[in-house]
Amino acid sequence: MVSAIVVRGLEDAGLKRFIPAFAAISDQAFLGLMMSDYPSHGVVDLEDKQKLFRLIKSISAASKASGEAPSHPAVEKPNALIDLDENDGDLLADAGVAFQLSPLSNQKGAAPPAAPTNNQDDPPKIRVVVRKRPISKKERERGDEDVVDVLTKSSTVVVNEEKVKVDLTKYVEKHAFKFDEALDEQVSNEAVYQLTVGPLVRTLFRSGRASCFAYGQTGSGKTYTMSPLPIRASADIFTYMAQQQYRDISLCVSCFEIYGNKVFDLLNQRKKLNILEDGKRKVVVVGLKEFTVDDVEGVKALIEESSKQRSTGSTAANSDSSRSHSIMQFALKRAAPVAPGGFRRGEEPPEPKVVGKISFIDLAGSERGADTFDNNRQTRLEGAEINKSLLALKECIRALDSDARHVPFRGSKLTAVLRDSFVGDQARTVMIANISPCSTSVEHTLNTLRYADRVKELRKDKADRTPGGVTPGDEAYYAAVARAAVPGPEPMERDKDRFDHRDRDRDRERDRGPDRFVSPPRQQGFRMASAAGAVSDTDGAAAALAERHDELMDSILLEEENLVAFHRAKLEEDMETMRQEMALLQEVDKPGSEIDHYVEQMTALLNIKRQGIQELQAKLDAFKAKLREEEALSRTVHKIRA
Ligand SMILES: Nc1ncnc2c1ncn2[C@@H]1O[C@H](COP(=O)(O)OP(=O)(O)OP(=O)(O)O)[C@@H](O)[C@H]1O
Repeated sequence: MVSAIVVRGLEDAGLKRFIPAFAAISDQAFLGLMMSDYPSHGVVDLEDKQKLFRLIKSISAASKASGEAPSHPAVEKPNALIDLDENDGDLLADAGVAFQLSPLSNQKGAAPPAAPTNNQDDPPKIRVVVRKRPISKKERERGDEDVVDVLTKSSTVVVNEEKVKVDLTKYVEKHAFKFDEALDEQVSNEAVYQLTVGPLVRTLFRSGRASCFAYGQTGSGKTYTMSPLPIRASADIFTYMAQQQYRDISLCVSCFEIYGNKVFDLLNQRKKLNILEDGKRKVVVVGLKEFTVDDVEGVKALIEESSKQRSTGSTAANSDSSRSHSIMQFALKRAAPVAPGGFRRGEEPPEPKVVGKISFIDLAGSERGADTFDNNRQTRLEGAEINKSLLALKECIRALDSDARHVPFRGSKLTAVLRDSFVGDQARTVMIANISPCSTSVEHTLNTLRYADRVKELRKDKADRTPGGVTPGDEAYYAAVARAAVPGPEPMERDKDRFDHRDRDRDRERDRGPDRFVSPPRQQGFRMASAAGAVSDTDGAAAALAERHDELMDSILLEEENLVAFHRAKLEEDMETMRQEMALLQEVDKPGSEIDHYVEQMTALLNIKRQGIQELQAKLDAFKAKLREEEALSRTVHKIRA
């Protein structure tokens, strides 16, 4: 029979009604229960399962800490905030033992290394991997050709772009790029895992933060690549967690989507979430729902649920999953051990500590960032936000790689919520750039490769960038072509510690050039201009207007948020004014009330209301003027470029 401590724990966790169901089992059996066992004890509701899971973990932690029989457990706190900054344990250091990962099949043949006991075997801070998807039957049938060669041995991707000379003869221009890994269409998802997220799982157990991004145009294979990764990672995580010393660790899963500049919970009916920064400049996602899981099936179920909720959103007007970033987060939490003797009834249980965190990010289609001129306003605004977030993301990763003191995570909502993935010595990032093989997608493929190349440009280890014996056709040649294809200052010349605004501005300038997420006509315009060695008046005017348009979009996105926040605050003020009016009415109805007082008070309240309306109207008018200006600018740029 379970002990009195367990019974009290069940009571405090709001699970009193299940006490009879556990009466017949021992404490040991109770602590060994898996989530799949819960239904046989009558615990079927998801919330109850979560409570029971937390309770078992807490009792295990408490008894482990005291080395005795179970002491009083901690209970779940409803609506807890995600603490994006808390991360101060070191699980492997605590354990002092090396762990074997689960046996894995690896297409490249390399066995997964055992978990390290010191920091020397840590994966690099940034890894950039390119994956080419196969050409489909449909694409072949409509005349598309595979124009991308992947040289896996030298991790080089070569894009064969067909071009036409002035005399109308055709020729092929080769663009080559070298990355940490270049994966062709034969590479399995398991191999992708081993080369990307697998090593990050160990980082996670070293109280690290990690993130894995899938970048690329719509249809390039981002979701195909990204969706198996959390499932596969969870299998390794549970292998670690099965170790005795990790019995007090639990895996918490959350999933949300950033659409435009709004954040939605993908595990809670797409509820809109607010992002707040507290007094200590910590970013918190308020009200994000988290689920504790204890097996791979649980993770799969949550992934299914989140993709269902994501696609439900896609059927709404103007909504499209390729225009949103979806983020799945795994947080490893250690239940806070309770002092022997437990804590008093009614006392706040200590919060579990976040000791490791990994984010899986399926980014919006990169070409969506170019939806800025020839679409309706909503699409233009969404495009501008995507553009802004992808640029900000690149800046953050580059800052991380160069050990910069300033990481510009405030540049967008995406980077703001991922802030904790970018800071600290233990932060590790993998970017998987997905590309299509098709001739019709060459522009987008080149944009993706240029973006990925910029991400790793500041890498300290520049060995792979040294020109070797360059002969056309060999791999060093391709690497040299790749370098030549990327204009700009030599990476080594940059001062690594000074990623300041000048750096960012210079990057922005370059991003306005051919590598920006531009639609083909616009890019062509730039190309022709630079090939001629000078920018024509028309191109110059279009570029100046496009710049003004960018600024305007930035300020519209910011002001939209401010306007809505102001409106909300005014509404609360109105409600307070209404309460005072009601009180006044009650007062004036009483026998012997002073009408002068009523008149005076009502005049003051009406003034407050009038002032509020005027302020809101002024803000609305200013916002409307910006929208009108943006509309006109966007039409003008579109016409000039057409
Ligand atoms: N490596 C691959 N092997 C086989 N099929 C693939 C591979 N990558 C992608 N595909 C297939 O290509 C199609 C497009 O892939 P996917 O939906 O993952 O693209 P996406 O970039 O996520 O697009 P979206 O932005 O619209 O979500 C899918 O049918 C997918 O099954």
